[in-house]
Amino acid sequence: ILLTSGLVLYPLNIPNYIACRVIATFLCSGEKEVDLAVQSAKAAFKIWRKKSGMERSRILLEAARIIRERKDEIATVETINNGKSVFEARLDIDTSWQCLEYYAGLAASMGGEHVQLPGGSFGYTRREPLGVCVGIGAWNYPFQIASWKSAPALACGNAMVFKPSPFTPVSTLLLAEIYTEAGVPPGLFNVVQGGAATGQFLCQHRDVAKVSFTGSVPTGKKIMELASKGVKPVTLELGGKSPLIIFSDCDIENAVRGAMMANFLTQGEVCCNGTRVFVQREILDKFTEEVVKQTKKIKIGDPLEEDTRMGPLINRSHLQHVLGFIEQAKNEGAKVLCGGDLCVPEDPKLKDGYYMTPCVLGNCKDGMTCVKEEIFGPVMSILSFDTEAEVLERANDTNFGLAAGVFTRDIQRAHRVVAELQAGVCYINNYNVSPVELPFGGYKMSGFGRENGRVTIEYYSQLKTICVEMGDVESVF
Ligand SMILES: NC(=O)C1=CN([C@@H]2O[C@H](COP(=O)(O)OP(=O)(O)OC[C@H]3O[C@@H](n4cnc5c(N)ncnc54)[C@H](O)[C@@H]3O)[C@@H](O)[C@H]2O)C=CC1
Ligand SMILES: NCCCC(=O)O
Repeated sequence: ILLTSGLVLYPLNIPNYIACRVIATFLCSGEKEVDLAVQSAKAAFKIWRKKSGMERSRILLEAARIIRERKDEIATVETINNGKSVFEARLDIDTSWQCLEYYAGLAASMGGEHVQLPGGSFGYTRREPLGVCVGIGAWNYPFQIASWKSAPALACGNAMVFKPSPFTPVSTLLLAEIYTEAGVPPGLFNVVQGGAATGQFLCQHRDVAKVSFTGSVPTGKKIMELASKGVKPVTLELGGKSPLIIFSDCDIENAVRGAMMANFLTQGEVCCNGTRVFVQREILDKFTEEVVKQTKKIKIGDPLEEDTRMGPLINRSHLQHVLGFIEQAKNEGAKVLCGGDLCVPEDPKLKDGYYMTPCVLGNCKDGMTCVKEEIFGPVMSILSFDTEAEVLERANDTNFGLAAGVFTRDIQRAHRVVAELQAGVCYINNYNVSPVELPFGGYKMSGFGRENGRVTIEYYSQLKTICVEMGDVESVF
């Protein structure tokens, strides 16, 4: 299945169901391979940067069309790659081709401005690409992350070398294959495989102009430090511990659905999840009862089956890490209202899978570890509150600032509350929808820079100012 626009190493034997077994073996790219990938991207950049926006747009639209056409196949590979349900993987593939279409639409209208100066002189600006950009991805949305980074990068005239997480190396190769088929110059979108060392080689490379990273806060700090040595701009999409505030005047059915969306997509392994669910005391019991009822109904199993809604976690150590948080929560006084256990599906082929039952924790308090730290698993913590002022202060009392949500029927309160929330992405009466037209990114330690939306053009381009003299030079000497 693999044919790419640049340098890759080939996986072996992809099976057609999910079990705990090796699905692909890769060699990690070392310094030499990283250099080859960057050099081939650099050569492609020389061709690509000269193309008009319309020409780039046409190729991106063709790539979007191919992704749409191959959606089911890519979603199946993503499910095998990551473990998320195929139902959800298809939604990821949708936001991927939509992202390419969106930036194809912007490519042709990118430009600078003309400014009149005294005496007939004038100036103008050109919006120019940066060069070879690096994308480094996390394992939770492999194909989507690669698309969200490469689409704006390529639309602006850049080349990209992308490194997926070593836990999910496969699906990004399909994106490279599709870009090639759509007509990008060979090497424009290169994939290298590997872990931290490969990532470091990329960030340090002298011919790399920018790094866009999605992953954890500790790695984000290291990448920022490496990039700073070459004064390279970075985009950091990091972790979160986002609040979801449910006021008693909300539509409770929608609020319950919102809380489920905020916590259990992709086995809870989502950076913007609203895992601190603050519920106004008057509706705490009713809300909790309904959330627990819905959580117990989530179908866990083979993620390739159409009705499965929760697959296995990414790997054994992460599963143990998540279960460890639940143990600690119990020790600190939280009450497990449902789930939180290892789960062995009945299907014998799944018996070694990294499954757990989705968990709702009640009686949570602000100081508990489960409320303070990112768990990155299917664990919802419910907290009660009384007043708007109180909940705002508690919601903002975190070093993270990726997302936040509010459910209320009071439109004035909704806008007043989101204006005070310290988060880059806020939802009113919904959660975890990702329209590509809207910017996505964090405040505080959740990172900076944005993906999606018009603004991302600014993160993948630079402005050149040209000052044109129409008269004589008036020298001060
Ligand atoms: N804000 C956002 O959009 C998202 C944030 N995340 C965050 O990512 C974390 C989970 O993802 P992980 O893959 O475990 O994160 P991670 O930080 O361990 O790894 C992310 C990527 O960085 C690479 N890497 C690791 N060390 C590196 C180094 N020293 N230099 C260069 N590259 C290096 C890894 O190989 C991987 O490709 C969670 O904290 C989550 O919140 C995940 C998805 C989206
Ligand atoms: N679809 C939202 C992406 C969030 C994440 O990458 O974790």
